[in-house]
Amino acid sequence: MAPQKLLCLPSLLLLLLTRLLPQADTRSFVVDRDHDRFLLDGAPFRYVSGSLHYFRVPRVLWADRLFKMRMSGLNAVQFYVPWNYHEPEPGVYNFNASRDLFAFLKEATLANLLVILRPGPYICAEWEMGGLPAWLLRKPKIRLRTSDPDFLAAVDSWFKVLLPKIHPWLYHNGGNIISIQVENEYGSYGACDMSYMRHLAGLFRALLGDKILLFTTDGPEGLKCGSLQGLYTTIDFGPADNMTKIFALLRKYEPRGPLVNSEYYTGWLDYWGQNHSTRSVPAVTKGLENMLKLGASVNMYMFHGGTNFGYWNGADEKGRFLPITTSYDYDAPISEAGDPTPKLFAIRNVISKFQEVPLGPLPPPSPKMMLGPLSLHLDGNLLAFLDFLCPQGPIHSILPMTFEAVNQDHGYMLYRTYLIHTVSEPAQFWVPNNGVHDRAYVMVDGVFQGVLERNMKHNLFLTGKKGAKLDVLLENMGRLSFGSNSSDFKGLLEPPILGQTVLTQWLMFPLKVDNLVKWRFPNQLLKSSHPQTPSGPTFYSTTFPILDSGGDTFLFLPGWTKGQVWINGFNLGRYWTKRGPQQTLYVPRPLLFPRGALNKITLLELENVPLRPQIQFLDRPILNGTVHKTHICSLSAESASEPMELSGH
Ligand SMILES: CCCCNC(=S)N1C[C@H](O)[C@@H](O)[C@@H](O)[C@H]1CO
Repeated sequence: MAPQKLLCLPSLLLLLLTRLLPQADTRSFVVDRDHDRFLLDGAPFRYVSGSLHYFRVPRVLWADRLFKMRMSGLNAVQFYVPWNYHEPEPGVYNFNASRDLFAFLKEATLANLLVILRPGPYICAEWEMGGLPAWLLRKPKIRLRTSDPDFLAAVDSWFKVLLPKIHPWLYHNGGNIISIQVENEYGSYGACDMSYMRHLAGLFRALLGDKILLFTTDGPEGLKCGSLQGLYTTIDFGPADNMTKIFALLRKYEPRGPLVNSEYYTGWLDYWGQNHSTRSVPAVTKGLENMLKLGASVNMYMFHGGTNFGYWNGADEKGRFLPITTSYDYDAPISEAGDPTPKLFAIRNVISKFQEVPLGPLPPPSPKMMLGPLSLHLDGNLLAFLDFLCPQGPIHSILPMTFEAVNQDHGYMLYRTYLIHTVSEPAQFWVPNNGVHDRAYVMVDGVFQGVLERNMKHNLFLTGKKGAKLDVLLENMGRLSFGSNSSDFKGLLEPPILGQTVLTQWLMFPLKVDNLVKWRFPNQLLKSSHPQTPSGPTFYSTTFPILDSGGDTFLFLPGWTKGQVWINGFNLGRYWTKRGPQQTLYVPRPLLFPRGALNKITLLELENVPLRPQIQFLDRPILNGTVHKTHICSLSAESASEPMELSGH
């Protein structure tokens, strides 16, 4: 065929295709109020979706998890966008590597999954400060999640960066985002500031146009203050809730249109010191089937939970401060290690009664690896590395300053003062108004004295000579992600009291522990420090090769108390073996170097190490270990009232 004939063929083909394939200008996702359903490109559509948080999964594993979700019969994936994950400092943005939201959107497209996006600005999610950046609290009087001008200015600045990037990904623009949530369960917050919600709705419309479906999500008790005219109202509830009653309540806000449960709980979150949470397969599948029979669109929260790596876990306030565990397994259909569970197959079976599920098997569980026991060597007490941990030197203040006041968002800060007179008889050391946020490891002249803990442990008894160094290492256990209208400042919120003396003249050392571990691996500093007796905050480390091709594994720290772990410089998260219920930390195989290379593991043990400082890697997780029930002490340090046993979850 002559070249010019050849040339015209593709254009003919193209012309034909453009007639067949939906084009950006004919792509649509709308609410059909006449028939109580969604329409996708004009055809009736119901989404069966699952939540997966890209910020809890290493990027290299995104495709695997999304593929498994598609093979489970889902046609959509729902996820939040944590503001604090992408704007670490005001005006500084990070969309790289495992924070590349747009790479995740592309992976969802490749997995043939539509997207339900929830950019907040507040997201809850058991995530640090519910996704809000801690630097907002550098204005201590800011009123979060309200029309406070300082808060709105920061929100506007963030969304003016994020939402224009989202715009091309909207379904009618050729992307895969079919709907976008405004705020998150605002009705549960209590501020009920409708000018704030109207501001957000206006901002989303201005930056995303008028075609995209905007919606809200609230629990049954939150619909009044969480819903807003012009935003489609959806609800969330779990298997044990009364679906008929709750959907009837929803109909008061959305008399017509599809019923939507935006968070159908397939499991639940875990707190340190509380029993491991599960939801039974029959309960989850029964509720799902009942909703699908009604024609409702459902998003299962979580379908894959993942992990709170680093310092990213949040906390709840239910009578007291309850930090979320490092594992966000959530007893979800896909386990933290990415393995299909019986719950997944049961859900897939239910979905198959209502719509096509992809043929073919789910991938088998990933290979798992056991290693060890491995002995760790002592690198030195944390105080031995102070120059490297705080190279810029301490900040001096008469009264202690918060993490936020010294621009330290996460992790640890050392507070130091000197005794102005000798304390020869044990004197009570405490911080008024429950002012330890959240755990304090106390040392006198480098000797570990014990721990103070928010809500839990309010006093210690100390002695010391005049001029002795009193060091208080403060651990930020993660800011409240739910349950409080007040800002969760971290650090020593009040000057501590020793005996009858209010301690003043403090040095604050914001600690860059991750930098030390990453760049000046502690055991390279041994020459410059002589490990003292291993008590209190202390670094341990070792190196190890993996055997053959290796696999996912679960770090087990028998006999260790509480601390932080890094593998090859990656902050794996917190461990709290003594308190439980989580006893192992998930170690994804991609974090480990292949056979022949040496891997490095570093622990910062905050309290006490086992007689034999060993660790193991198991081939299975332990998430429901014995819980060392945490007792709640009276708030006033003086009274020694009998602690109350905390009820289970
Ligand atoms: C103990 C209640 C914690 C509040 N959170 C609730 S109800 N949830 C709703 C919230 O929207 C979601 O982000 C998650 O936080 C989920 C619990 O996993």
